[in-house]
Amino acid sequence: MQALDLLLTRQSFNQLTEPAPEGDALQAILDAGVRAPDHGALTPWRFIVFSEAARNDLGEIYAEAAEQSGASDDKVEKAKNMPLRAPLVIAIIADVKPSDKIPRLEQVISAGCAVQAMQMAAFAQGFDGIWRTGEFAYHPYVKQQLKLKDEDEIVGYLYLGTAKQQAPTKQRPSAKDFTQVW
Ligand SMILES: Cc1cc2nc3c(=O)[nH]c(=O)nc-3n(C[C@H](O)[C@H](O)[C@H](O)COP(=O)(O)O)c2cc1C
Repeated sequence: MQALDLLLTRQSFNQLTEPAPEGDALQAILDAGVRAPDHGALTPWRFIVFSEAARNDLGEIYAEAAEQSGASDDKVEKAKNMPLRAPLVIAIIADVKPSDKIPRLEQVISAGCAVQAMQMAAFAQGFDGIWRTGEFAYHPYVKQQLKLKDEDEIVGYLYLGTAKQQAPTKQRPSAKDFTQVW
């Protein structure tokens, strides 16, 4: 796929099944993540790969977090199953580094760019996926279990796999509507 075609056709899809990227394909996705723009070369990111049974561990963490928040049994069960919505989930963490020069915001943006790059790398290799956050990206118990420092953020959970059916092509707004030529 040509680079510009990738940029102009990338879209998310949430109906995902096997196969997930693995081996070299997964490595290329992770390598694309660490090519994100990075002011000061701080590498302000950390990736946790949850595939196959490991997704259940993430589901347990979500369920425990939901319980701590006083969620109903139904919601706890739903939380437990969330990571099973794709065969592969990658948590992308902004691993914020101490710096006098590079603000925390820029480091979180870099980690966000890593998510985008990883989704692009998956899409370029014929996989589909969706960047999700939701309450379990912000829940203190989840952050503790994934060993975040106080200043870190879970910027996303990238759900990856193969589209269950052909994803419909989305209509996009015109860039003209958002652009002013000064
Ligand atoms: C930071 C961030 C968090 C998101 N969280 C969710 C989410 O929790 N659930 C969801 O369905 N979409 C979420 N989205 C949106 C999807 O990733 C996706 O961008 C959206 O469905 C539009 O599809 P598109 O990427 O094809 O434009 C999030 C996007 C971003 C950038």
